[in-house]
Amino acid sequence: MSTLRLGTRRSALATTQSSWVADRLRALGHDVELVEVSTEGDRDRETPLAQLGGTGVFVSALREALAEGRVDLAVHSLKDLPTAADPRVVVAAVPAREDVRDALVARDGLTLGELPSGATVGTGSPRRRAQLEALDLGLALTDLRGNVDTRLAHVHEGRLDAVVLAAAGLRRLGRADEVTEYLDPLQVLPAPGQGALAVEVRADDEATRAAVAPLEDPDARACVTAERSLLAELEAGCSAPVGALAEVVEGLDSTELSLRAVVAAPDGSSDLRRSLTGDPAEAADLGRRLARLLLEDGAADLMPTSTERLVTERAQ
Ligand SMILES: NCc1[nH]cc(CCC(=O)O)c1CC(=O)O
Repeated sequence: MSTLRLGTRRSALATTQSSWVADRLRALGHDVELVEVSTEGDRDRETPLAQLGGTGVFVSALREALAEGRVDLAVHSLKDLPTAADPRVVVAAVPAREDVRDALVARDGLTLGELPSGATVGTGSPRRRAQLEALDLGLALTDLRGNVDTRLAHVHEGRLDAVVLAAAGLRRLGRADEVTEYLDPLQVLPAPGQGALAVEVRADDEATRAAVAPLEDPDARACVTAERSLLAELEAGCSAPVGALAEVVEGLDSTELSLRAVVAAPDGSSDLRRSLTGDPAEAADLGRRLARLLLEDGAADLMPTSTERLVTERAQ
């Protein structure tokens, strides 16, 4: 059997995720070789991610390597995949999902509620920032970029009181023991796709597609399909931060897909939360319906207009 070349970024999280997929493929009898692919987001650690084109910068270099035939498969954090489809590749498997929640790592074992007013909390994510602001705890949120290790060091070296990260990344890196509070999705909804992986292959590569198919987890696929179709539909009509979480639940006489979402004003001054339940087989439709409900209820108005922004900027 030919060797499967798995393209991976160099970061600790990317290599851990790629090795996990490689090990599962090896257990199925395949030969797998990891091939390092460097991305602009890895080379440039200073420029704010939004300016580099968002988390999509991590994805495009891997997709290029796939499309050009330098690698046969790539493992992405599903939440970093842009919602726009790339016709050259397909997500051939969504494996079982890790912990979906955001996690707080604070000094002295503190929880969110125990942090004093004015405590400095680092996060680079507008979604986390907006939802944390909405809790009205008087926290001083500061922008933060960099890999998981760098972000945790800000707390351990005393530069920040706390940071908020994805629990999944911490667990995969074996650093879950540093979490001081798992944030309840009732307070902070995760990013669409958080905690899930996407295994991508070339659209015309039937052999690799068949090789990775056993890694598929149908429940995880249904959940992320609903969350991402919600995000895609919202992106068309509104640019405010979005959190979303789908769960497969046992209904009275059938299995149901329960989806909840939040659209928040970036400064946390207001937010809109809605939920819907549907058929897991119609996950994409459920996501679109919930997005339309949010838009009908004013999701687009949560983004300040450019004039309002100007006024606030001048006032500062
Ligand atoms: N945006 C970066 C990113 N992409 C995936 C993860 C963690 C793993 C995951 O969410 O699946 C992280 C770090 C973080 O958000 O703390």
